[in-house]
Amino acid sequence: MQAIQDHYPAEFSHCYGCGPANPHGFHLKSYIDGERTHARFTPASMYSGGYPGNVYGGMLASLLDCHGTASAAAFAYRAQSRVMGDGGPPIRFVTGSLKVDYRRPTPLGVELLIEGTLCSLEGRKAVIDLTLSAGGEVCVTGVMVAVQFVAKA
Ligand SMILES: CCCCCCCCCCCCCC(=O)SCCNC(=O)CCNC(=O)[C@H](O)C(C)(C)COP(=O)(O)OP(=O)(O)OC[C@H]1O[C@@H](n2cnc3c(N)ncnc32)[C@H](O)[C@@H]1OP(=O)(O)O
Repeated sequence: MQAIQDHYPAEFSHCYGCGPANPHGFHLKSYIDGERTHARFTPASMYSGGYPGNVYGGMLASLLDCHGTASAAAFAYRAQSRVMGDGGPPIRFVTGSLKVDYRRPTPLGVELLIEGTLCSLEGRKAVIDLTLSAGGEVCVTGVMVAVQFVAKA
């Protein structure tokens, strides 16, 4: 199954968090399944937070960031009854705003599950609710306003 990011055009595939063409990045892979999107990621031990055994908050925010924009794209394709990679003009979103709530420490060394649901989609603006869980416990929640990217002429 191809990830949402695998459909990003080559010129937009360099994102540090999720760009397939960035050799140094995280290569986050997001998928849509029904009304929800999901991605899984296990941060390496170098992404430690301030105290041992927990993940650095910036890493957690970047996982929500990349998963949120991918989710917005997937939901927008669906709303237009389109399929990613259909040869039509690509629909891509950038982060306008991202609110992150760190609800409990996120353990290092376990696979994290990042999920997204569509809250609203109007015009170029998508609002995505995000959660990040470890071992079935929600550690981080977020709300993203993603704005559809329009190339300037
Ligand atoms: C950078 C190029 C990348 C492109 C490819 C991406 C591929 C993906 C790669 C993976 C990426 C990974 C993730 C990353 O790292 S993405 C990288 C981090 N994000 C950026 O660099 C984005 C920088 N900002 C901008 O480019 C512009 O400000 C944008 C495009 C966001 C809007 O400026 P623009 O002039 O185009 O739009 P508009 O002003 O007509 O507004 C349109 C609508 O949006 C609403 N709104 C706007 N801002 C906000 C806000 N902060 N909060 C709430 N709402 C906001 C606004 O009210 C309006 O709504 P409405 O009044 O109609 O209801």
